[in-house]
Amino acid sequence: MDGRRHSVDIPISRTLIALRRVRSLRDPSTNSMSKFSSLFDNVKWETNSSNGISLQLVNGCPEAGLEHNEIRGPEYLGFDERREEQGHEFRLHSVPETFSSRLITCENVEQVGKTGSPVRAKQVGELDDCNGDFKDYGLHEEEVHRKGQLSERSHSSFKDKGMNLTCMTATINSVEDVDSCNEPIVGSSPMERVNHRASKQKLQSRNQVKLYGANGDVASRAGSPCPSLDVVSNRSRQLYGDEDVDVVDCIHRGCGISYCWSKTPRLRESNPSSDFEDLPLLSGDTSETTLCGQSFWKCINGEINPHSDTPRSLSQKFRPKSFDELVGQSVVVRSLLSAISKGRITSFYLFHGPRGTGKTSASKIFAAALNCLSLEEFKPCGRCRECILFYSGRSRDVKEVDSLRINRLDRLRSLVKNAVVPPVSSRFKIFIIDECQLLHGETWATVLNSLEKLSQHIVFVMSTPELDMLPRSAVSRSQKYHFPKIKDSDISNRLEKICVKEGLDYDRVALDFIAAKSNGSLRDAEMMLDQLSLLGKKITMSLTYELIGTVSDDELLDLLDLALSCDTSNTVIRARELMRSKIDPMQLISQLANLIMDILAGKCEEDSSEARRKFSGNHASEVDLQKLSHALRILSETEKHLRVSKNQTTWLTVALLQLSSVESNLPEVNDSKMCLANAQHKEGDSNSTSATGGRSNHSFTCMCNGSNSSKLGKLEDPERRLESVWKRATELCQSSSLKKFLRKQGKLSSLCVNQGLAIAELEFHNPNHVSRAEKSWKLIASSLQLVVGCNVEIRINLAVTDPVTKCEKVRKISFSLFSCSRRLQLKSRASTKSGSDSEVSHG
Ligand SMILES: Nc1ncnc2c1ncn2[C@@H]1O[C@H](COP(=O)(O)OP(=O)(O)OP(=O)(O)O)[C@@H](O)[C@H]1O
Ligand SMILES: [Zn+2]
Repeated sequence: MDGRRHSVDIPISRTLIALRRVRSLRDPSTNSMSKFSSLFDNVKWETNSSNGISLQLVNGCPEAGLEHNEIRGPEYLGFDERREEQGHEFRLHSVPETFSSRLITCENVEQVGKTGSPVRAKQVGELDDCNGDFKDYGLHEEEVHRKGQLSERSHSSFKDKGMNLTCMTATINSVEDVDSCNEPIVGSSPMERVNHRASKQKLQSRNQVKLYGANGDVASRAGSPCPSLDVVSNRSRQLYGDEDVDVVDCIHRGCGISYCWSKTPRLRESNPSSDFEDLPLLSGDTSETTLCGQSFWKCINGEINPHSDTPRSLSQKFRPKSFDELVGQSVVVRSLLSAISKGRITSFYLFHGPRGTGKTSASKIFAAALNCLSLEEFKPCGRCRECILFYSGRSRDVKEVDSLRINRLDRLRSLVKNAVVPPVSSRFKIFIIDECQLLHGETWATVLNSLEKLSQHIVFVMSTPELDMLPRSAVSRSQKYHFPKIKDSDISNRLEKICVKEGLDYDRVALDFIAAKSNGSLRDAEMMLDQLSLLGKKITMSLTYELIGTVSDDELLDLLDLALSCDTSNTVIRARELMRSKIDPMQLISQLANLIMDILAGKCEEDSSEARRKFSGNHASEVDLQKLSHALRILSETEKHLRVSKNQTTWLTVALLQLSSVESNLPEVNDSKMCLANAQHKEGDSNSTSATGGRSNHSFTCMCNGSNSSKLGKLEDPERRLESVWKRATELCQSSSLKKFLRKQGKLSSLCVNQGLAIAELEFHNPNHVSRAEKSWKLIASSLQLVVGCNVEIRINLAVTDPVTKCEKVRKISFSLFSCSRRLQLKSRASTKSGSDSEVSHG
């Protein structure tokens, strides 16, 4: 070690300033370093002699576990801490005054956090001549950029003296960084790339200051378990063999941060004292978030340098860091925790589900939990050594892999090589691959092949919103965890908590509305809240409507009321007004359609606003419901038209004026009786439903009263009519898989409407399909009733082909349902034998 200690010929005070600057680039959550650097803040310098300095801790430094107040440093610039009974003694060593020397050494700094778990560091900072090029050190671009700024600052501070200052730090962690050893860093955004290049060029031109790694100071490495460069490279050679040396050297040059957990700030110059607090890394409800909060809002208010690394959005800031912060995914959480506690860890986990539901967050939490050293059941603890390493982004055994980059063969090879090597210090080596649907076929093949060969200590945690895009072989080899959409109520509760933490005023209804608009994605909801928080002091409904470009329920109900009540001129005035100032026609039509569907489904009767309940009460009659159902059809047709129209406002207004007419393609239900049946399917089933009346082969029976007989012209081909009804009904199914299934496997074989009740018979050719349809009967029935506009009873039949006659016949199965247009009820019928279901229940 001594061989690498050199002198620094700069005034110590300047060195300290430089150190403090560098220190400020550190993630505050890595308390270890912060505590160490608190020494500098509490130190009083006296430079009595040319080669000796004495230091005093002004108020002691309890955070660093120190009681002893004096630091002496005669020999070289560095720290040597000895724990003694009375306290600690730090020696600050000055160096012989040789200009060429360049070393700041910090060794054996042991810190004891409040938790009592010591974090040991043995670090060597090294000064070196430099060419200002970071690429060899595997820095992430963002870091490089910051280093660029830093080194410029350092450079300007010291250039008059012509000195070289280098602070050695950390390496990189993620697999892609392996590659950055060999080539310039490619940033994710063009802007970052430009910045990177600019800073690189400046550095090259000056050719003066070189920073290794991410954090650039002595103190930054305190707390890191990573050995010094030399030690590591020696070890690397032993570990990996010669052919890997270049790669490994790059990987293990120090212990850098390749990514920062949740992209939360790494520095808080504005609030240095917060660095010294020995807070657990998992925030729970308190500390970290609050601290982050301060700097976040200060940044927004312009109090903080905008270049400082504050969280850039509420969703970054509130990214869950432990399983209990993960909202609405309790099944996943229970299952993962149980796997950990039982030690049943497999090598490939696949998290899938809609966007913004917590897959990436859960991958990280799971990774932390896998390596957490706590003996408690609930992990990660956020306090143990492994957790601290992980949350500060310094774990060398957890690697985030960019799925696009890993498609490149050389990078893929690096990954596989890396995976073969056992974990450095942790129980598991974990590769987190987000958006794994972007992996190419060959990449999958390589990863899956190597999965079998890998040791038990390797875990891949991949996530994707598109499970269908993954190869079957991958899906079937993984443990799959589905992340469902998050419930609106969970979302609005979470938003409420965020508002409270951020000190935002809010109307609960506005939060509910945001939740409803975010389609089960908590991230979407948080983003919306984020934007709203910039608009005004209070999150209100009107602000939300304005931001989202929707109209309020009141306005919507008012417009619908006008349209249904034939108030032509007011309908036109109101519609234009809304479309001019608030909302575009497509959005308006979708809002109206949703509102009508809610009313028809009876949603507006219970848990809804006063206005909705009132409207629903005023439009409860059968005729009103028919009107609404008819209106829905008109809006649906109009929407298709609007998509290709240039004059959307006009066409929507025209459509609104048609809403009051009860004219419908389907027969009126009042006092009318109509039946569409495909008698083909009744063949050989003479006892089948009398309601269809279909008795003769290939004949259709339609029974209608006089007023509707005029429509019979349209019924010339009932099969086509049935198809059309079925098509429209399936279109209304919200679940796309159900829609697909019904279209492909199901058929509407008859439809009979009588006195406000329609009986629809559905037909499937496979018992499994029948049972699937039975499971979704509610959805099918409500879609049908939206199309038909009256109560619907559905019967689900199994069609079988007679082996003798080769004719299809319907075998009735024991399933009959009765559903109302407003309230669906299941009237389960005990095993109805073929033909015994001829009576229609009008319950
Ligand atoms: N279940 C959840 N609990 C708490 N916060 C969540 C949850 N889901 C999403 N969030 C919020 O949304 C942000 C993004 O979440 P995350 O990246 O984990 O979602 P994702 O499902 O991986 O999304 P994508 O599929 O787009 O990658 C988080 O930072 C967090 O603020
Ligand atoms: Zn832990």
